[in-house]
Amino acid sequence: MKTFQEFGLEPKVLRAITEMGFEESTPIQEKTIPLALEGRDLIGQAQTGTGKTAAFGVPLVNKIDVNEERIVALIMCPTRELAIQVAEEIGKLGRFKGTRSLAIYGGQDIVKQIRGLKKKPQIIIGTPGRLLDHINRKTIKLDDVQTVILDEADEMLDMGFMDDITTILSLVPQNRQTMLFSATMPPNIQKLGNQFLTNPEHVSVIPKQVSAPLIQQAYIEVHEKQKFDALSRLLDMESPELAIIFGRTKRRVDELAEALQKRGYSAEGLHGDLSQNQRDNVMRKFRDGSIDVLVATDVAARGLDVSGVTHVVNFDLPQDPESYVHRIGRTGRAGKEGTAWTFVTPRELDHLHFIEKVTRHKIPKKPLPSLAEALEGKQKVTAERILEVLDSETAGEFKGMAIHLLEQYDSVNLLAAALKLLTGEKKDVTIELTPEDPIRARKRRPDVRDSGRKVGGRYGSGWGDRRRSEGGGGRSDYGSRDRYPRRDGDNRGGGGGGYRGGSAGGNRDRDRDRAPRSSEETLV
Ligand SMILES: Nc1ncnc2c1ncn2[C@@H]1O[C@H](COP(=O)(O)OP(=O)(O)OP(=O)(O)O)[C@@H](O)[C@H]1O
Ligand SMILES: [Mg+2]
Repeated sequence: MKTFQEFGLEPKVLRAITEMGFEESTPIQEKTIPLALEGRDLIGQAQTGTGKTAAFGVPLVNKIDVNEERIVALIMCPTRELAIQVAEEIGKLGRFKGTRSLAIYGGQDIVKQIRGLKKKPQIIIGTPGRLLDHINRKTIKLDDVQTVILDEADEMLDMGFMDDITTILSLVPQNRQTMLFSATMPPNIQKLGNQFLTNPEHVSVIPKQVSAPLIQQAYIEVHEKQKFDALSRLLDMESPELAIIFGRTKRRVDELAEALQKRGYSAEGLHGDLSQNQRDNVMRKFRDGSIDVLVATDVAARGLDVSGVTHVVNFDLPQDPESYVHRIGRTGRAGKEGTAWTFVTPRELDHLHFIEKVTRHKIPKKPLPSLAEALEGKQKVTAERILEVLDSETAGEFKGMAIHLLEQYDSVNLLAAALKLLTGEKKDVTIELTPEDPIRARKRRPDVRDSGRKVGGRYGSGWGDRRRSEGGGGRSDYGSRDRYPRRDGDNRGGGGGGYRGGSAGGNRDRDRDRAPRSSEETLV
């Protein structure tokens, strides 16, 4: 791999990269940075956790003129959490050079954002809904934008942001540089590419399988009613450093987070109906390790980079193969290993096989861990905790009592009692989750938008072809409108953050949570 020195970057940008701990470029960075520096339009595809953010961030920050007082670059992201995270990385990259960047997303106080805009940022990182609100209020002007980046471009389409993106891009000068990035490039992305990019270079560093190679994947066949016990056993058996559990609906996430708390796990939920303050708090706690289980809808499936996530659990099978790839990609990032389990009910096995085919990866079946395995896992953690104290030699003041006890009792019995006490017993609470309908492979209707179009080849390693030929479960069963009901007007201005008045709250970018698959399913 190339070092960053070889790209001819400015010393201040290089220094920032070094401070971030990056030594060599990743494959996607090696391929896209030189092209992006040349000003080429790009479609970049690489596995989750392989540094796509810096792949566009480095050349972008390098080319910004710090004396510029206008917005010259725009990065669009599908969710608020991702916009915040990308803004942070751009901020780090531009730290020594002194570039100014600002995150603009729904749910945050718009007045605060306007104050930020007065500081004349050169780079805006935003979610489409709130960006449009600012454009309408004339607090953001795009006339001078020279670079546009769509991170997770396919997801923004899937969420029904096409119209918003079209509107936004119609306000950006034509002779700009445009780049799209994602780990997945489903067929409909071509539409975006054709419409918004000029003679783009397709850069794909996806080898045989689309999911990241460092993730140990497995599925466990369970009945809906066994899922919660299966989850607790897995958590006990493996004691993840940090884990993300994906549920299908907001209701599911709420119930699951509460159930885990009742059983004594340190868990919280994340979904689009929480206020932005709540969302920020949950993410902060997860990032700093004050909670170790994040239960989330697909709002957390894309792009989020939290170091130390060792496990991902698909408590409910995802609807799309893309969602599977992105969800499990929250672990196994930046060269680290990770584990991903997927719960599959017997009726969902077909859909699992569909996901396997599209992602070109056979997911091995694992048995449900036994109670004994779960207990053993927990005991191991307790033992490790004891040994850590032993190593740190901080238990001096307990020695007197230890000697005293050892004079009277058997050492094995004593230690076993201490282990039992420290391991703790599962709180005895009955958990009843509202059952979710199984996800099943569906017949795809012929998709007029896709017909006659060439996909595959250099375009995403045949992923698109595959999907189409499988004839099941693809996303065009539903117009994006049906699946992700747009809530224009609904909730606008809500979501906390102190924004008052006007019709421009922009809560559309909260809608990442899965839309109902059946009329009975509640999404509230
Ligand atoms: N050259 C590098 N060397 C070491 N670490 C890197 C390098 N580039 C990026 N990283 C780190 O790798 C992690 C993943 O990067 P990033 O979030 O950009 O991945 P991604 O490809 O966008 O993944 P996703 O598809 O999930 O969005 C981050 O923590 C980032 O700091
Ligand atoms: Mg990313």
